[in-house]
Amino acid sequence: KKVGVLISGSGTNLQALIDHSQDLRKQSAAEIVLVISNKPGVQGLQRAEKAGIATKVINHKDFASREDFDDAIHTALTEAQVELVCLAGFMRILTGGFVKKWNGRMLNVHPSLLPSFKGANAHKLVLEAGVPLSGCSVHFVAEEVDAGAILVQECVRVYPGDTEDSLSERVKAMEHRAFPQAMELLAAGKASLGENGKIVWHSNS
Ligand SMILES: Nc1nc2ccc(CNc3ccc(C(=O)NCCCC(=O)O)cc3)cc2c(=O)[nH]1
Ligand SMILES: N[C@@H]1O[C@H](COP(=O)(O)O)[C@@H](O)[C@H]1O
Repeated sequence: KKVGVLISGSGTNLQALIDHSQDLRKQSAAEIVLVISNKPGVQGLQRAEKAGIATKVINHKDFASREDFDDAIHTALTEAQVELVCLAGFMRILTGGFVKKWNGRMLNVHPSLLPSFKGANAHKLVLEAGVPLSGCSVHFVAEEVDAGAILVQECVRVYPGDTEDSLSERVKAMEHRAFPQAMELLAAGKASLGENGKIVWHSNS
């Protein structure tokens, strides 16, 4: 399956997806064919170029509306014959129209154990809540932010004295395991999004 990855920054999750898909021993069903960033000059673009993957910068500031921006992304993905989309640190909210077009074919990694701690500052909320466990969640993207069906989760301990930096570093190590696993499940047809919005597991694949 041809995969498109949307990024906004450092791209360590993108790197994990690239390493997985290009590891010949893994015989991955996923082939990353395009990386799109909404921000120019980010490290994720260099990671893609180094891996020989096509890149595009589609800057949301160049568009009059969210819909126009999302349409430009949809066009680029379609032209590259992308079949699955991974949001890897992509920090723009996508419109309902775009999400509908990619329903069941778009994954995001969120740095908490959803449904707890949704939103853009998950680690801060985790530390404020004083919970002993956190982790990451790879979920299908639904119109409601961070609310789609969860495909893979990995957990980590939260330690006294943890900061957002120390926690995010520990969680990211798990993201780099969980996201490639989820992408493979979807690309290989082992799991899919059911009509009722729940995960369907396919035994014969
Ligand atoms: N419709 C839909 N789209 C998404 C876009 C990105 C992400 C990644 N996680 C994200 C979760 C939250 C944010 C956020 O609140 N950013 C500040 C506002 C930025 C802006 O104005 O756009 C961004 C990405 C998830 C979703 C999702 O679950 N559903
Ligand atoms: N969505 C969140 O944004 C961060 C992206 O990091 P990177 O993949 O760009 O290094 C990750 O922590 C991910 O959970």
